[in-house]
Amino acid sequence: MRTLTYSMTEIIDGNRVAQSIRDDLSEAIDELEDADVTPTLATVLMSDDPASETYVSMKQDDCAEVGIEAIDVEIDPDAPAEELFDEIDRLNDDENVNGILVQMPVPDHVDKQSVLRRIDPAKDVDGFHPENVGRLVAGDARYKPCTPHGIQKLLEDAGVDPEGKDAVVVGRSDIVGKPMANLLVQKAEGGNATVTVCHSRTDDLAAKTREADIVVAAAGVPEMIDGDMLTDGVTVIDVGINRVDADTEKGYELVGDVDFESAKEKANAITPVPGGVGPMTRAMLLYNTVKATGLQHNVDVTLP
Ligand SMILES: Nc1nc2c(c(=O)[nH]1)N[C@@H](CN(C=O)c1ccc(C(=O)N[C@@H](CCC(=O)O)C(=O)O)cc1)CN2
Repeated sequence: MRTLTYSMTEIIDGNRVAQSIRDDLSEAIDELEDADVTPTLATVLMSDDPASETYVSMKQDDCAEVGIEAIDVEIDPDAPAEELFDEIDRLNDDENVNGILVQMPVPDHVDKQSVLRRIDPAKDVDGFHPENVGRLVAGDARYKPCTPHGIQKLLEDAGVDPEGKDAVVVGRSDIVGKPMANLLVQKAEGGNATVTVCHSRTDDLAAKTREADIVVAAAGVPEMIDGDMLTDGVTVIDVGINRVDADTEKGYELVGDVDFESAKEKANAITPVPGGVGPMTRAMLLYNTVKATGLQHNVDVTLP
């Protein structure tokens, strides 16, 4: 059941949509089990950042829930980069491993591009390897990056078709902004929008966001977009998950890139933080892992 506020703004419930994706993946996982294959994801964490540790632990729990085998690899953040590369090589060579995810960000002394290039593109369930990025841009995606793919699913669930709409993506990261813009502009279902990508050097951001039918906020700046920057009836997707100090049990609270209360007054639909995009990022990782397993074993799996 969708939640509606008094002003009829739809609060898009990412936890509900993610749960339905996890439930719907069971058919594909059964098909793989019938072929004697258990999908297996290796998560690699080279960080002691508490948020990264939380995300990896949640990913492991999600795998357990749906019947994906999870391998948990942890590397000392102070270790030389070679240790991470050797681990990736070992996972690439392991026939039982279908998907490899290196949690980002990696430490400063590790070159991120070298990490992404090292992962076997067939096992790159994040979709960050240049081969997979190229395929996405060419309109022949193998693994869509999890956050933008999850956002496409949220828009679909909310009945928002980007076709013909003006979409503004705020942020140009490799993980969210760039692939999101690409997916929204693609000549394909969930795309066909007119897309503007804004970033830290954009002149008069508010003028751009006010023109938008869909705003995807992925700049990593707490509450940088408020209701004054939006037009009535806009759909707002908030990708920001910022930990800000607060007088709570954990000592922080999670805040999006959007000022939820003022933006809700303008929006026809909006994602909350937490409980919006985050759970979808994790659900689409499971999706990509199941897809990877099917491709590697020539099993034609039924994906949601
Ligand atoms: N290798 C990758 N690294 C990172 C990715 C990625 O897609 N692949 N994305 C982000 C972070 N991220 C995934 O790892 C991620 C962020 C948030 C959530 C999530 O479930 N958030 C919850 C709140 C969780 C909490 O209590 O802190 C929510 O929004 O409801 C999952 C995954 C950077 N790195």
